[in-house]
Amino acid sequence: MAVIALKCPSIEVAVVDISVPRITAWNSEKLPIYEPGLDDVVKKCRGRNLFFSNEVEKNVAQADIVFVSVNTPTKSSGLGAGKAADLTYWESAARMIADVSKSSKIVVEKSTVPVKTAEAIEKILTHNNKGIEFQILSNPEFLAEGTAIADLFDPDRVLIGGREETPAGLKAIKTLKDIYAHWVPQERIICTNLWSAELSKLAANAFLAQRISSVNSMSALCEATGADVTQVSYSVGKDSRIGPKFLSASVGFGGSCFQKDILNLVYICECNGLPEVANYWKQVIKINDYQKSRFVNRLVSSMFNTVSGKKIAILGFSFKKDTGDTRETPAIDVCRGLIMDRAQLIIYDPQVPEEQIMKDLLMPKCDWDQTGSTIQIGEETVWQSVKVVHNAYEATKDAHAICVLTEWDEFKSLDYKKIFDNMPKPAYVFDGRNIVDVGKLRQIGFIVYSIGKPLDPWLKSEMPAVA
Ligand SMILES: NC(=O)C1=CN([C@@H]2O[C@H](COP(=O)(O)OP(=O)(O)OC[C@H]3O[C@@H](n4cnc5c(N)ncnc54)[C@H](O)[C@@H]3O)[C@@H](O)[C@H]2O)C=CC1
Ligand SMILES: O=C(O)[C@H]1O[C@H](OP(=O)(O)OP(=O)(O)OC[C@H]2O[C@@H](n3ccc(=O)[nH]c3=O)[C@H](O)[C@@H]2O)[C@H](O)[C@@H](O)[C@@H]1O
Repeated sequence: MAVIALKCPSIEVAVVDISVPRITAWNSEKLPIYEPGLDDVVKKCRGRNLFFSNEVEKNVAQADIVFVSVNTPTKSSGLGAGKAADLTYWESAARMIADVSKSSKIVVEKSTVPVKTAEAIEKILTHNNKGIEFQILSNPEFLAEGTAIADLFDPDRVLIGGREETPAGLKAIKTLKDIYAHWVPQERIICTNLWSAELSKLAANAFLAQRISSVNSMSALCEATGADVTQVSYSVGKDSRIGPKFLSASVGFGGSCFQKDILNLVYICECNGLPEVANYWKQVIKINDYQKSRFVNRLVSSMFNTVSGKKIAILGFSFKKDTGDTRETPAIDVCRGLIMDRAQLIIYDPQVPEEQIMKDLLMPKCDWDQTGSTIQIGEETVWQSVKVVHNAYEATKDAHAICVLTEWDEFKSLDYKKIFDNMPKPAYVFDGRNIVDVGKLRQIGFIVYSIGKPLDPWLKSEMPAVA
């Protein structure tokens, strides 16, 4: 919305939220999220044509277009628990729009929603008996965190789905298209029917996550055979039909959307009587869970099968670099796995505050959660096992091993010789993001494990090829 305000000075954008602390932060000097470039955009427009407010109903009543971007998490109980999207927030937003509107509006689905949600929303909005006309559009968002501003300034495509079969539907599509046309070339604005737009978003996230699970599955085979996953991804990605992006092996994908959206897709397939299709996509998540537990097993087995009482430095907690977001970060499962094995963790992340890290590690796992760490860990154990510090040197001092769990640039250029000198021997590095210089670290004296890379001779003798 800030980018729309920046690119379309003639449009007034009011961002409304029921959360008072969030809106207060959006109106303050310190925005509630860390996102490179966002501060600049907000500061340029705030108070001009971009406003943040808790007066949800008043602003909705006055708007011509309402973008609904509320959260759509996975249902945690009841029918479809653990898979279906929880549309409670969406439904209550739609009811509120129906209640407060006095003029016709375009309602835009910005949140990621199950295919056919627009049909339900239409029913809620059109049963208002007020003679007001609502047009529903699906305009899914494809930005990635950490690169959100660049993605929005120069999107691969903008997708708008609407009722192409009616003149009013076509008019609404054109209205939204004209907004994006302020800065997005026409040929990159794709217009489709509602269901194609809704499903394309789920499909795009599923395809992206599938690439990561594919390369991660190869990383296990690389370790077993002596192939190097970086060389394999490079060679595979050189095929122009496959392409080079999104082929970096890792400790697993995280973020608030990939898992939730695939689970949602799986549920939709099951509801449509397509169990084979559902099982196909489920596998993407299973490999992701396998990759996280494989990493923990590698670590424990290479340290003589026990990390009990050993200090492990965790470098990085966010789900990717350049964001402070920890939703579904693989670090949660890896840390919980290590705590289960009674390790002492010293965690450092450049953007994630201590309260957030502790909140994530203390959060009880839901029964339906498929990850390896479903066993509940007592709160006291977490408090006793975790310390959060403010820099990488403090985290690694006296640590038996270092785990790199987020690919923050600063972890590439640390003084690893200094770090090595401050660690008991043998000193280990477990790189879950393939960012350290393995050769250089081995020369210093570290035993290094890097996902999908030929194994350190020490590791080969200490553990089976595939843990
Ligand atoms: N985070 C991301 O990078 C992307 C998110 N999405 C989708 O966007 C949607 C939102 O995601 P996030 O922003 O990450 O979620 P979020 O949970 O950070 O934000 C949702 C906001 O909606 C507010 N809210 C809930 N009900 C409301 C209501 N009735 N009226 C007013 N405000 C209400 C909440 O207070 C919260 O601030 C999800 O469907 C997600 O899948 C899509 C693409 C990228
Ligand atoms: O719907 C959404 O929320 C968004 O989800 C992802 O964006 P995001 O989760 O912010 O970040 P990504 O860059 O996709 O990374 C997701 C996870 O995959 C991991 N990843 C990514 C790429 C790769 O090659 N390997 C890999 O392990 C990242 O480290 C991270 O944990 C999609 O990339 C966006 O297009 C989409 O809009």
